[in-house]
Amino acid sequence: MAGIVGGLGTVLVTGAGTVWGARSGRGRCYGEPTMTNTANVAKGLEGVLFTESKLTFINGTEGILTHLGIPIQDWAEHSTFEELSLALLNGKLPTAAELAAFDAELKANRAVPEALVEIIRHMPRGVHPMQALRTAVSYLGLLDPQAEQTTEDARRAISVRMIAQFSTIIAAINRAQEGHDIVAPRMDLTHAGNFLYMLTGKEPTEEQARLFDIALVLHADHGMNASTFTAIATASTLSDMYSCITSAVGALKGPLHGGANEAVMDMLDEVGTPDKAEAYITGKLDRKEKIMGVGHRVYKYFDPRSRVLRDYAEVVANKEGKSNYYQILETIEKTVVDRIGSKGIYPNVDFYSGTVYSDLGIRKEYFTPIFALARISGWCASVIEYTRDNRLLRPDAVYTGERDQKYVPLQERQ
Ligand SMILES: CC(=O)SCCNC(=O)CCNC(=O)[C@H](O)C(C)(C)COP(=O)(O)OP(=O)(O)OC[C@H]1O[C@@H](n2cnc3c(N)ncnc32)[C@H](O)[C@@H]1OP(=O)(O)O
Ligand SMILES: O=C([O-])CC(=O)C(=O)O
Repeated sequence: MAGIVGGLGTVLVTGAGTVWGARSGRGRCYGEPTMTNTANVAKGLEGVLFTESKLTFINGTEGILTHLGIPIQDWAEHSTFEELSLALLNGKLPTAAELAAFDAELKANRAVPEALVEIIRHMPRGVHPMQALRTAVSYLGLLDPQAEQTTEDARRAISVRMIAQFSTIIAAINRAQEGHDIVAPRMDLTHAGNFLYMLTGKEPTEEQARLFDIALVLHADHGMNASTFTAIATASTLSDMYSCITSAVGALKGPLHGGANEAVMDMLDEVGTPDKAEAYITGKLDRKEKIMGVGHRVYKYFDPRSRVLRDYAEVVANKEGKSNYYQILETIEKTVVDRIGSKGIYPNVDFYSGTVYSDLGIRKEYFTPIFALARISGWCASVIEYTRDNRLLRPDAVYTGERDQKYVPLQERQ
C-alpha cells in the first residue's frame, strides 16, 4: 500500500521535540541527527495514512460512508446495532445463526459485576457522565480476570463483554447521579430498547427503540477518528483492551470530537428561539468563533449521518409539531452553509443527534456517553484489526528549541 507510514515513523506531528535519526518505514536506517523543517509537519496528522483497514471507507468530498463496502444509509435502514457490531468484529456480514448466537452472548453479558455497581453508586454527585464512564471502564478491567490477556481471542471476548456492558454502565451512572435505583437489564429487549429501559425505568415503544437503534448504528464506527486512533495508539504498545478503551473514552469526551453533540445543545439553549438563530451564528462567525456540530476533518460536504439524523428529527418534528430545537437547527444549518459552505463546513454527525436524543427524553450530558455506547464496537473492532499486524505508533516532531546549551547551576540563574 503506497503512502502508508507504518508506525508513523517519519511523520512529524508538531513543531517541538527532537528529530534524531529519521526512519522511512520498515527496514530504514538510523544515522546522523536529521535536520527537518516545519514544512514537513502534518499538523493534526491530516491526510496521514498509517495503516490499512477493511472496516470503514469515507469519501469526504462526496459525503459517502460505508462499512464493509455497504452504505451507511443501508445499515441504518435495514440493520441493527447488534448486527453491525458483529459485522465489524468479524469483517463480514453474519449469517442468521451467527447473529442469533452473538445476540445471546451480548444478552448473557449485560449484567455488570456488583462491585462496579457499588462504585457507580458512590461516585461523587454532579460529575460529568463521561468522567464517570472513564473511571467505570477502567474499574471494570480490575474485575475481569481476563483483562491482561492480549491474544486476539481474549481481545474479542473482552470486546463482546464491553459492548454488552457499556449500556448497563451508562444507564447505571444516570440513575445513580439522579438519585434513583439502578435498573437491572432485561433479556427480552433489544440492545437499544434495553438501554432506554435501564435509563428511564420505562419500557420504550417499538418506535423509540428503533429510532435509538438507528442512532447507535450511525455512530458505531468512523475510520481513524481521534478516539479510535487513541485506542489504536494504546493498543500498539501491546497494552490491554481496558486501557485502550479507557483512553478512547477520554479522547471522545472533548468538544472537538464526541463532546460536540452536547455542545450543540448548549448552543441551542443559548440561542433560545428560532428568530435569534441567524444573528447568533452571523455574530459568532464575524468574531471568528467556531460553531459546534459543523465542520469535519474529512467531510468537506454533508456528513451522510447528519442527513439520516436530520430526516428522523424532521419526522418526529412534523409529527409532534416542530420543536424549538429543530427550528433553530434548520436556521443554523442554512446560515452556516450560506456563509462558510464554500470552505467545506457542513453539519456533522453531532449536529442533529442531540434533538433526536432530546425527543427521547434524554438529558444532554448523556449525549456523549451514548456516542461511546455505539462507538465501543468500532473501537474494539479497530484495535483487534490493528493488532493483527501490530507496529508501535510513534510519530515525530520537528525540534524548534535551542541547541548546544550549557547547564546553568540553579544558584547562577537570573
Ligand atoms: C464526531 C466528530 O468528531 S465530528 C466533529 C465534531 N466537532 C465539532 O463539531 C466541533 C466544531 N468543528 C471543529 O472544531 C472542526 O471543524 C473540526 C475540529 C471538527 C475539524 O477541524 P480541522 O480539520 O482541524 O479544521 P480547522 O479547525 O483547521 O478549520 C479549517 C477552517 O475551517 C474553519 N472551521 C472549521 N470548523 C469550523 C466551525 N465549526 N465553525 C466555524 N468555522 C470552522 C476554521 O476556522 C478554519 O478557517 P480558516 O481556514 O479561515 O482559518
Ligand atoms: O471521523 C472523525 O474525525 C470524527 C467523526 O465523525 C466520528 O468519529 O464519527
